[in-house]
Amino acid sequence: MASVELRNVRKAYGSLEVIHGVSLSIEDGQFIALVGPSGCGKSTLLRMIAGLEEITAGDVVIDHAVVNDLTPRERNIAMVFQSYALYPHMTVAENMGFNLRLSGAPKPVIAERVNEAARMLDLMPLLDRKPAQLSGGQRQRVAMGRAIVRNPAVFLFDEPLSNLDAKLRVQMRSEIKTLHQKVGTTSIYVTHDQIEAMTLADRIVVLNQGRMEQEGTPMELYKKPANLFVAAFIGSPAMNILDGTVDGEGGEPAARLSDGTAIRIAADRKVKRGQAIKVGLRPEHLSPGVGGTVLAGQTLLVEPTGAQTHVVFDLAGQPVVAIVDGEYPARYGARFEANIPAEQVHVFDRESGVAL
Ligand SMILES: Nc1ncnc2c1ncn2[C@@H]1O[C@H](COP(=O)(O)OP(=O)(O)OP(=O)(O)O)[C@@H](O)[C@H]1O
Repeated sequence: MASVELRNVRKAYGSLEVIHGVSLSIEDGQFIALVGPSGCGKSTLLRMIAGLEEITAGDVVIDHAVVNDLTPRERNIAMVFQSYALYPHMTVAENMGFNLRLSGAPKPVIAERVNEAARMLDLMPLLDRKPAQLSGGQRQRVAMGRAIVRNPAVFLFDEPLSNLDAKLRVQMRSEIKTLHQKVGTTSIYVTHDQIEAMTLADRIVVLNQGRMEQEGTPMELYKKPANLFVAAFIGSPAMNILDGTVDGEGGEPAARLSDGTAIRIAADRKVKRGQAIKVGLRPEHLSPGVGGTVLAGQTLLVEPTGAQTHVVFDLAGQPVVAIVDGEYPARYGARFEANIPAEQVHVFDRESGVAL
């Protein structure tokens, strides 16, 4: 196991810079998720850590040593891709032991390590099969087994679950988490799926256009997004975002919407009267009858999901999503009322997008 550090890492393709100086420190044994929309530079960053992509400037440090000039093999990392990259003519056991065989490990050692990983991943009954005789989830598990067998200092995952169907993705997600809890190897996991990042990681790094927007624990990012980008990215369904203006006196500030609705905001928010803001309301914090500001409007859409129902209602001319109990009698066209406590109302400067 090892710590990983990025020191002002940059990447340019010709004159086009795609990573603009990222610094990050990952402790030994931590599980970090790099998240962000398509094209933000997640894979490029991961490939630079792996040694598959040259670093234009800055340092990658693994276990306190600068590894910029080391080959991927010399970095002692294992990478798990979305395309499993298994050899079709080899059995599961041969695939898993392949790297050890290349490095000249003795046969009994290979067999022992393969068996140990196979037990951990429930692959024992499949060791003699070829990849074509496996399901997608089983193939992904073999790809992980191949990584574990090498006993690397760091695991790098590049969207490993994106080729699986929704149900299997959830199952494999739990398996990866359980595995990390058992083995404890430092892991860096790239995904565009914020739920995967939230459920798996100790810490999340949100990237946007080659820059770090914020990093912190999943709950820090959820509760205190530093700006509108992170606020909109973390949370599902996404946070409702409306235009407003700061109103109210002294200790009782409020956000006034275009239709005159005033939403109380917490007194410790650094807002100025008259300031143009964006108001952020998480769907799960809009609950009927819990106190705080009452928000009301016509119901535009009702989507039951079982335990909960998503209600879309009109607020100041904008559709706003609220999550209510599945038993709640929501009805299309009816008036819907929800409350939001002041401390759950997020406010951002409208121009800069910075949280206030
Ligand atoms: N060989 C290349 N030459 C020029 N630009 C590149 C090259 N490879 C990647 N890029 C650009 O670098 C940026 C980051 O790409 P990267 O693949 O790291 O994004 P990503 O966040 O992993 O996206 P995705 O989720 O779609 O895989 C993109 O704008 C991409 O177009």
